[in-house]
Amino acid sequence: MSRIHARFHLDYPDFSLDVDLDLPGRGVTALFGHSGSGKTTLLRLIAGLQRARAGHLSVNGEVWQDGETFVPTHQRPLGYVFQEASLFPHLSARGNLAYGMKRAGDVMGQEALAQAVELLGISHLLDRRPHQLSGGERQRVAIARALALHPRLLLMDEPLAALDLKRKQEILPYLERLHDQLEIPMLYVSHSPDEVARLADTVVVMEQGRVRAQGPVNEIFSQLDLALAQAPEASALIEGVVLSHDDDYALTQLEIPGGRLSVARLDCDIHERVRVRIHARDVSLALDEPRTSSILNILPAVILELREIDQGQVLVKLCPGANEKAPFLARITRQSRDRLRLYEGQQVYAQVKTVALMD
Ligand SMILES: Nc1ncnc2c1ncn2[C@@H]1O[C@H](COP(=O)(O)OP(=O)(O)OP(=O)(O)O)[C@@H](O)[C@H]1O
Repeated sequence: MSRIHARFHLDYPDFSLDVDLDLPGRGVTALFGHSGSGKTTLLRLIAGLQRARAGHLSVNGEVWQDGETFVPTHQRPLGYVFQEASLFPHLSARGNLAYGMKRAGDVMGQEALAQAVELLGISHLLDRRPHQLSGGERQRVAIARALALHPRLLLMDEPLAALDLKRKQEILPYLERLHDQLEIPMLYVSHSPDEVARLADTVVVMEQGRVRAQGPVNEIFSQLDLALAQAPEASALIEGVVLSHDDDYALTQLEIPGGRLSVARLDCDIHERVRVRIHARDVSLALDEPRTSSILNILPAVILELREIDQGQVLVKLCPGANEKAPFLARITRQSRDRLRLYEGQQVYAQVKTVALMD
């Protein structure tokens, strides 16, 4: 089976890293955690840029490190994309792509290069020098350069961190395309719950050099004791199936585990699978079924868990129709919790103000 197994122990004077990870060999795994939790160190260990005293690394059946073996970085078939695109300023985008391939001695790369250029939408930028590109465009060239080497693993260390919001929004659709079309696994370091929600299949939460939690993105997002659920932009990711369209009201009905949701008319076929995102701040709770609300989505749900977080706020984990497969979150005030006397196991009505489509 295709897996990535990474076990490392490393000691710095003021920091130690100790991880034992078994990750899917396909799709995007996000490494999420506070600054200094060890995400970059882990990526560098996987790239072979750092050597752990004790370690084992195998990527889809190939051993890159164990007791006897240590494949040096330049012989590992991987692509590495950093926060800032490190392009040569005197070469055009085309020259930068060609230089990377020449260095890797890649003779079969023309096809991979053409594919990477297509995937990142940079064919019209190839004759420009780095200073004639925006930050987001430079980063797209850097990603294409990594892909043109035909890697078997793509490592990305906060590739959007140096970009402003507008540039981030520009480049995210390209990363989503990579997610959909790349056959190789991608490890993606990020601080941003939004990026993780849009790109990741699996999430590893790092804390002080250890793995605090690991699992499918929707499970990790709804774990109330983790930073992702407690962040202001906390949300749940739910898989739905298109049930019907109502052209009169320009609405589409989705079936989700335990309930139904109405969303603005989607251009999708009946039975098509879609992923939606519900922000915790967009969900409010009522004890009786609200009959006079303008909110379209009112779901009977059961409270699974309540947790007080800071600033007088309480997170509530709910499952629609008592189906625990698709939990979502509500963020309410402590005062509301006390006024409604909410408790675990209680039946409530969740009013969902906004449902965003993910793909
Ligand atoms: N070469 C080194 N020598 C000593 N300590 C180091 C070295 N590299 C990193 N560290 C320490 O290891 C810890 C983890 O650093 P790392 O860069 O992996 O964190 P991170 O989670 O990627 O942080 P950020 O999100 O800020 O990039 C930090 O405390 C850092 O100071």
